[in-house]
Amino acid sequence: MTTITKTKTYLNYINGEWIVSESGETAESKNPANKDEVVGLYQLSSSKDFNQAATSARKAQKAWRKLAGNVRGDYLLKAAAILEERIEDIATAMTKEMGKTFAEAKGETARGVAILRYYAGEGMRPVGDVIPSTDSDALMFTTRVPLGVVGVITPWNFPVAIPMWKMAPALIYGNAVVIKPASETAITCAKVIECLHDAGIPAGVINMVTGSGSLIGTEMVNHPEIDAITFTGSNTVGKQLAQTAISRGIKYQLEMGGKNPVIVANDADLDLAVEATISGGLKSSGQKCTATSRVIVQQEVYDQFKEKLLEKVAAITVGDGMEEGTWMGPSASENQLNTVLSAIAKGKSEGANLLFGGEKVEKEGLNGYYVEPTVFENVSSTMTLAREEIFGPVLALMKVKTIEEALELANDSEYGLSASIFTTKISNMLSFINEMDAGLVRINAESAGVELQAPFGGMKQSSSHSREQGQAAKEFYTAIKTVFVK
Ligand SMILES: NC(=O)C1=CN([C@@H]2O[C@H](COP(=O)(O)OP(=O)(O)OC[C@H]3O[C@@H](n4cnc5c(N)ncnc54)[C@H](O)[C@@H]3O)[C@@H](O)[C@H]2O)C=CC1
Ligand SMILES: O=C(O)CCC(=O)C(=O)O
Repeated sequence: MTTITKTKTYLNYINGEWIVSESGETAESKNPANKDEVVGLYQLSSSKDFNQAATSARKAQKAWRKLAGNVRGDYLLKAAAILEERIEDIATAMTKEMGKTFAEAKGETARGVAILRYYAGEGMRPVGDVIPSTDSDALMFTTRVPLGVVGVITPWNFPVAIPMWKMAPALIYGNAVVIKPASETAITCAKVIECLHDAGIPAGVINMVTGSGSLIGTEMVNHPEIDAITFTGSNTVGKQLAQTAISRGIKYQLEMGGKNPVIVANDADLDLAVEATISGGLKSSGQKCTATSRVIVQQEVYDQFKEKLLEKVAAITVGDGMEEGTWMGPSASENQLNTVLSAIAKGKSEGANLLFGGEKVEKEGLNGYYVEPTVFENVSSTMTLAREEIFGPVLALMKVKTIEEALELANDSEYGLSASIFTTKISNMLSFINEMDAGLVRINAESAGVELQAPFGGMKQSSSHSREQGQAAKEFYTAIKTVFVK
């Protein structure tokens, strides 16, 4: 018997309704673990679709901002409960669209639930201060007001957590949202939006328009109904968006690349350092902006560390993230695979020494964009391997004599997102905390792994110097108003 399965078509979400794009065009979201599998179809939207979404958001925001914070919070709590019920389904969509393992996808979806709950509580927390006035008959205080309509542009590498850590604070502080998710994970995003819809959030408060980044993203940042833009993705696109946002005088926030170092000091617990380097560098196939990519090791422990690292890397199982026993899935797309392979080729041609991996994984039964976990040594700070974000499972080992040298090398990057050190010496820890130019510094812990209740963002070229998540989100999604009453 032949089974015919119809590919599901996912729609835009505008003004509380699921609607087809007026372009009449769709595109396929494909499984990077299996090139022949179409996960679903999403809308290739037009400017008209976007305009409809932005206009609906503007209208809906007027009533949404007037609701008491706890009422907005109740909607987020309902959405959290629904998302929690659907963890398996949403995590399956995530793994199938971008390749991370099912366990990681479930963990990320659970993080989405926690983010919604955290920001639901924000609806009842203080937003301002009373400031003594020089006029003894007056009362002076600050309050906060929403920005209006926030445009949200998200990448494919955290298709639940990133949309959630942008949308949940936007919503709780009284903004309406139009989101344009990455095309690679448009279906996962549609499933997340379904949870918000089923929680009864009023029509128009959230809108989702899928399609080309250059078309919809450009439309978004230029649209008069968009009051602020929050973006996570590549530096090139982030900086383009920022220029338009500045010229329009709207608020913007960018989270971009990283070239994150781990320093392994000669007094480190080497087993712990190896575990964390592998987890931080290779989980999700290295496709995290917080992924460890430069491994800076003191010479006394270099050989021992290298031996332990290579032994563990050799044991990594690469395969379909839906299969039990897979530790590392494919790259998210053919483009991403090619970027990784070209970085590896550059590494070889620039004279780095390939210790492990470096090739596509061609195994019977695998039909996706798989690349081996890869380790280089003799990487100098001028090589591309040490300078450019690869977004792949590639580690570059660098040997140093002293901690001072390690810190200098760690800081020799245009990026400054996250960094970690493995050491048992307090003086090393303190030097690292004080001197490392990164927004997130982690001691005896991997470079990746962001906690939703703490500020997250980078220094240098890694961000627009703003912070997301935790209480920091309030700074972006609201404007302060100083009130003087007499
Ligand atoms: N910081 C991070 O977490 C991320 C970093 N990246 C970096 O970027 C590289 C390329 O990945 P891509 O997916 O191509 O990133 P990208 O920056 O092109 O895509 C991110 C988002 O921006 C949208 N976009 C694309 N062009 C746009 C434009 N002209 N105007 C407005 N929005 C636009 C995309 O549709 C997507 O929603 C990766 O290899 C990695 O190095 C990518 C994704 C996430
Ligand atoms: O490390 C994490 O948990 C978050 C990483 C992240 O924000 C990103 O890759 O875009």
